[in-house]
Amino acid sequence: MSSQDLTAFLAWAEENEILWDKDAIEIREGKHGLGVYAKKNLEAGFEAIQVPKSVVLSVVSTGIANLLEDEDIEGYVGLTVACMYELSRGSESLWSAYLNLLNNRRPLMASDLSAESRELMKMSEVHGDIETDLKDMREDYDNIVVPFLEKHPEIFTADVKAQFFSFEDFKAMTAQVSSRAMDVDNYHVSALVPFADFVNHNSEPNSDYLTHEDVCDICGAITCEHLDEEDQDSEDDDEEVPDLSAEEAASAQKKRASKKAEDGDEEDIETDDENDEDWEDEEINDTCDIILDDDVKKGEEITRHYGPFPNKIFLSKYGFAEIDNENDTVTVQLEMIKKAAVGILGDAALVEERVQWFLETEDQFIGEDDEDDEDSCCSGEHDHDHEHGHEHKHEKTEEDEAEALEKEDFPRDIMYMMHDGTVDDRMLMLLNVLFMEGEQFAKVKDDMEVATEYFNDIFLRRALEEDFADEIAEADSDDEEEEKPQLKPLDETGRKIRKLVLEATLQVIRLRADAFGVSDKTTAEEDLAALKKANLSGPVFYGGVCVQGEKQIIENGLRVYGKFLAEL
Ligand SMILES: C[S@@+](CC[C@H](N)C(=O)[O-])C[C@H]1O[C@@H](n2cnc3c(N)ncnc32)[C@H](O)[C@@H]1O
Repeated sequence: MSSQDLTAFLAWAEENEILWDKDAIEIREGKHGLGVYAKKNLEAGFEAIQVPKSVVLSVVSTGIANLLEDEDIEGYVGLTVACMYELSRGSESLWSAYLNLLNNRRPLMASDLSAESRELMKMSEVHGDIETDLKDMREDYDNIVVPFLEKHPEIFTADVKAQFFSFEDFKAMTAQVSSRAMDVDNYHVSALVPFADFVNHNSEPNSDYLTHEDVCDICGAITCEHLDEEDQDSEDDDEEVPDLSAEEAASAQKKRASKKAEDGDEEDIETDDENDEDWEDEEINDTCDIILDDDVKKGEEITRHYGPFPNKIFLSKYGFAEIDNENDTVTVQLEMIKKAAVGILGDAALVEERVQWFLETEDQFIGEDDEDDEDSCCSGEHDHDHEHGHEHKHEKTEEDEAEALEKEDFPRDIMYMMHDGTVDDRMLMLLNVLFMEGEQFAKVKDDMEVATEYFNDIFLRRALEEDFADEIAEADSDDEEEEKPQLKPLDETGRKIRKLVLEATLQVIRLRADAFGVSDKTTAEEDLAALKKANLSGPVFYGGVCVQGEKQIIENGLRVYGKFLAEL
């Protein structure tokens, strides 16, 4: 990157009304590429950056918004093609200064590494994720991008395609989009937010990214004539909320998109409507903001948290991973649990019957909140393609909701070990179902109340065991009358089941370690010390962090469950 690129970007940012105090913060090179730094002591609450949504680069603000919409190209592919198109327009594009800066400093991702370097990550789940990313990218390019380009030869001429739209160009822009896109709102969905996207990640951040997410999905405004109409219509009990015609919606969207792309001038947007409605004023303040959570000293970096991702997602999405990442996980295949259970019980038919019952019934035991947590698209346990945004583009019917739920369903055959080595609720429940006595299983099967009580007891025991007791006590501390949770001592049957559950858990963890060739010749701590000494950098180093982190989780699990078993 030349310093002229940054200077040109800053001039562009100023022209386009991105707000920052030049005496207070600056963008400069740091240990993670460009970052945002304090030039003087700043206090918590300080609004460091305000980016008007008129300069957000998204599938609806690009000059080819209508073409992408016609072809139903959305999600990361849509945004990547939009960015490639804007880059190909050179100085004609609203975003040329911004894209020039990015183009000359492409982030190095794990998918850029040679197959040989990627092999080094085989002991981590990230290896499979990266191979999948590469395969998906190729398929998306061949099956979506190429046909789209061919459909519009007047825009994507042979020269333009050769210069800007090769597979390598697509891969490079995918890296930018994957590592920079931020959730904006239900209109822009996931988009590039110039300037705010120079804030690097920290697990203990000092700032937060805030924006108004709930906007009109037709025109993107916080309040507008479409929402007014909707409000008006919803007041009428007998009538359904009428959809604006597709034409009307498209024209509103086009009008706004082209306004943003051409001039980004809020005043012009207001003069489009003859009626002087109050919604027009509010639109002006619709920005994407970086606001300090803590005081920041002169010279310190302003950072935010990118999300509670495990390392495999961090590496494939952003090209880095965190040492001792508290959101890291290790996945366990259902097959491993079945194998361990059959090994202990010697009855494959019983194991199969109980697994099937569990899979068919488990949703009834998971409260709605838990379900939201587990399935929430941004909780990290999924591919980083945030395609879900398009669900917000129209009024949802019940059918849509059901379809969306089905689509976002989590993989039933995968369970998780957490950073501290403990297994997730699903695995704990399943193991108890597998090892409970036949009589107990019959009762649980027959009566949901019995089942719920049984599992509640298991979770409470686990919570207390894992030192969550303090948390529970704190939550109750306002109410002195309330009793602290008490556990019934385990009877002989209870102890026998618990022993089997703990033994099976340890076996599953060992099976998982073997499946990825995780060796116990060295400890995870020793591996980390060796990794730090190895003088590696970029995705190769971070791939090593993924491998080491997963080994640490496995070690933690063996220690925790080994201890519980010994104490039984
Ligand atoms: C949204 S951009 C942030 C700005 C970026 N540093 C730049 O030079 O444009 C995200 C990228 O910054 C880098 N990055 C951010 N936080 C990091 C961290 N904590 N450790 C390592 N790299 C980081 C990674 O390359 C990541 O893909």
